[in-house]
Amino acid sequence: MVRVSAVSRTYRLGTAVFEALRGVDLTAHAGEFVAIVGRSGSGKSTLLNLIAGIDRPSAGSVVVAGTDLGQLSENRLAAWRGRTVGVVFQFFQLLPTLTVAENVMLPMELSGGVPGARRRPRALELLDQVGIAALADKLPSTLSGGEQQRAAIARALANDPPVLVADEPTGNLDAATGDAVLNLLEGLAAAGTCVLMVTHERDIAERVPRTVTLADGRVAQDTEAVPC
Ligand SMILES: Nc1ncnc2c1ncn2[C@@H]1O[C@H](COP(=O)(O)OP(=O)(O)OP(=O)(O)O)[C@@H](O)[C@H]1O
Repeated sequence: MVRVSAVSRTYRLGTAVFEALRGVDLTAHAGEFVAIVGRSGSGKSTLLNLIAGIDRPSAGSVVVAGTDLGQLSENRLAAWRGRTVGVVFQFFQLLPTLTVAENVMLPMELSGGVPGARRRPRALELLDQVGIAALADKLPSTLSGGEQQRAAIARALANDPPVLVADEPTGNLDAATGDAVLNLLEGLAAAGTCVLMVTHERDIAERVPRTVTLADGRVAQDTEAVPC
């Protein structure tokens, strides 16, 4: 479902060149739940952004759900992203002036992938799936952090993406709420979604079946790697 091959990402700051990722290989399948861990600055978010098509590599290839992202123009990449990858952030990033249900409907409208009459029913189904259907018509600011993250996960699932990437989704939540969000992500993987999650929380990473550790822009350890 996700194949990252020999990927590097270089940032140029004036004359200085900084390599955030250096020759990363990573494959993840449908139904797999992968935690990406490593010290601050090791390249975790950079890698996730490349898989989500938010950013492009300086070298190497990223193939997601059979599409080589390097072959897509900016416009096609944006359209592809909306349909194929759900993204969850640490600080939820819900639009404050839209209700929870409207936030979940927005990606359906942008992609055009869900007919108009189906959007609200689908949003309500997704909100039910994440346990907050009763909050559908509230504004995000009236929800707790855990409820906002559930809403953000429902929004990420709006177009039924085969891949979900989550950057520190529990980083802004207390332990019990973080646990509940992790349960949700586990359930999605069990239902066939390929879930890739960046986390710096050891107890969260320990619950995930596979852990990929980045160090200085390289894969230092992959608990699934087959020994030679
Ligand atoms: N737009 C950018 N311009 C220049 N350098 C950048 C840019 N984005 C990231 N970097 C650098 O690339 C390196 C990797 O950043 P990245 O955000 O991927 O790390 P991370 O492992 O997710 O860190 P953290 O755990 O602190 O979020 C860091 O040294 C960062 O400063």
